[in-house]
Amino acid sequence: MSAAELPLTLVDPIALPAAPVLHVQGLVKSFDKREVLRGVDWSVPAGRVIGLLGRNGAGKTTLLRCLLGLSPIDGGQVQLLGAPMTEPGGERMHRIGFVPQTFDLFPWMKVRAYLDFTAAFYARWDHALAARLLQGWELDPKQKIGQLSQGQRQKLAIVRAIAPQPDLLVLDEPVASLDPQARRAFMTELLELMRHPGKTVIFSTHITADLERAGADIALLRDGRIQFMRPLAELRERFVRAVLTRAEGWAEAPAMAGALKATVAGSELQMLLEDADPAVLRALAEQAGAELRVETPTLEDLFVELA
Ligand SMILES: Nc1ncnc2c1ncn2[C@@H]1O[C@H](COP(=O)(O)OP(=O)(O)OP(=O)(O)O)[C@@H](O)[C@H]1O
Repeated sequence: MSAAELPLTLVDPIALPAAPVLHVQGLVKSFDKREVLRGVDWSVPAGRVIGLLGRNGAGKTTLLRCLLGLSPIDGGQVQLLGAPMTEPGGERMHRIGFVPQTFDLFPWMKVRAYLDFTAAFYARWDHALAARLLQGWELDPKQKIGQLSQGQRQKLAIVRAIAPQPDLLVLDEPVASLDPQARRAFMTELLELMRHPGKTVIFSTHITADLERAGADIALLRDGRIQFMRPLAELRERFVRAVLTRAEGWAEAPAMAGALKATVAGSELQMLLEDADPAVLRALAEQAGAELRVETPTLEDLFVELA
């Protein structure tokens, strides 16, 4: 079964309590008549870390930019912090931090001058935090932005987004250029920020280990829609991989309720199952004369299978 044929049980843009931080309905966005977002429905409650997953080109950057009003939308509605995104909202925008995928603003400005300039726009700018991060991440305040490496620019973009103490922090692949130490330090800062009640973080990434570390809720963007958003622990509970082995191999995968994907390799049949009944699985193995092994897939495994 291909990913595009996944059963409808997974197509579950979840409904959440009133007044979410972000509420999206029927968001449509095309480039040159090619629909990238095909009616995104998505609600994000306050106080969560959300990992936005999707394959290259799935539309993660496009979605994040549309949500923040940085890219015009072709249809649908976006409510951000309780008001339509299209409404002017200077104060509201102060409560949002954004780390874009690429950061090439003000190459002639020095790091310190850039941060001082930016701080002036924010009532809640945390100077001590900015200074600590600059020092901890070894950013030279006197260096020009244009002379920073890609990773250093990403660090600066993160400092710039976190220092105003945003209520909603949106990050588009924030760790792509960071070395492992910086990635860890970044995740620590993120979790620190989340200790304050009501803060929400949405970040797109391909590094599933970071999402596991943050105990994030996982939102999967595929085929132009959010297919589901679930806490990681729930994903772990609900999905299993059953491996059935028998000497004569498998002509085809047997039918099984909850099977999302089946792969045959020699004597082994691997099935990714949602809400599998262990008794039914054991009966299937017995009937087929196969040995049964049940594994918990990692988030990366799940992503590879579902995205
Ligand atoms: N300005 C643009 N003009 C035309 N097409 C665009 C533009 N921006 C994005 N696209 C297309 O929209 C699709 C989604 O791109 P997007 O960058 O949102 O994907 P993504 O999920 O962030 O990918 P990645 O994981 O590789 O960063 C791609 O097919 C891309 O070519």
